[in-house]
Amino acid sequence: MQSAEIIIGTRGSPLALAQAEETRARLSVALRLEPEAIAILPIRTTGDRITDRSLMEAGGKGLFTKEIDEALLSGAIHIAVHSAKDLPTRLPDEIVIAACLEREDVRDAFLSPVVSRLTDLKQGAVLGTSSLRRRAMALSLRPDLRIVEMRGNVQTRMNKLAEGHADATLLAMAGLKRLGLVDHSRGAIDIEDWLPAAGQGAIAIAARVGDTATLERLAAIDHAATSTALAAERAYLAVLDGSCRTPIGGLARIEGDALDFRGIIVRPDGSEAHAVVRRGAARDAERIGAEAGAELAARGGPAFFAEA
Ligand SMILES: NCc1[nH]cc(CCC(=O)O)c1CC(=O)O
Repeated sequence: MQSAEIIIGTRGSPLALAQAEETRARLSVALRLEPEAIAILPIRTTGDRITDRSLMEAGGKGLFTKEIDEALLSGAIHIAVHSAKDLPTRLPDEIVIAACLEREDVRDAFLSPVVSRLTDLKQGAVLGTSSLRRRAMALSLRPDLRIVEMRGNVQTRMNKLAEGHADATLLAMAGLKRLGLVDHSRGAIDIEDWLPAAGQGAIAIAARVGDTATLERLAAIDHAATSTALAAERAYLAVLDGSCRTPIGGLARIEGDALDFRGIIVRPDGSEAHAVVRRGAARDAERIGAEAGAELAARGGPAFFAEA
């Protein structure tokens, strides 16, 4: 570790480590460094320790980044690698997303030992998920489903499904692909029917604002279209997310100079949803995302968010 030129901090889950390895491989090619010159330091976060739901909700997504942020700020690591969708809407002032790797499949995957599609589940079947968004979107399609909590990392949730805790679950295709587990899924759910979480499938790489040497190195591996899409999605989330725990889906897609944004907010019980579609120039990514968020906030009205 002492001899490493660059130290990457990450959570310790198999998916997090796979993402850190991908980042290391990209950096070593772009900077012509031996892979050994780049170390990976797994960091246990408060969120990894807390399994109690209420505590998790009290601290929100920040619990999964707190210790990693501290390591960045203290200089113990140079780079932090995150699943973009797990990043809180606001980062500490001294920390920036400096680069993204090319986005993986953005869609959610359907997993079930009994049927091949969500809509084929039998009346009253049990869907395991702890995601507010997946729960609400599933209930909007199938109000009869029974939802049970399904926590833990990707492998843990797949084990729980195999053990019969639920008839089906939903996971990000991106995680399954990065872990080589895509064969365990029944396939991806179409974007037209089902939006992912903001940031899903993207790996966000953070660094300290003042660490110009690291920022320059990270610029060398940035996938511009992914960073642009993420900027739109995070601007959208920032408008919607501050005050509420509403199930939110959002996806920006870049085609050349154009950006196509889709967003949805859903009541937790699936009984009501508002969707938005916007197109514009990719250079206006943040404005388009923020305007889509503002449109949904206005359409939902205060009552929509208060109940969530
Ligand atoms: N909240 C856990 C989490 N964070 C990122 C991913 C998947 C990988 C990604 O979206 O990039 C997952 C697991 C899942 O939702 O199935």
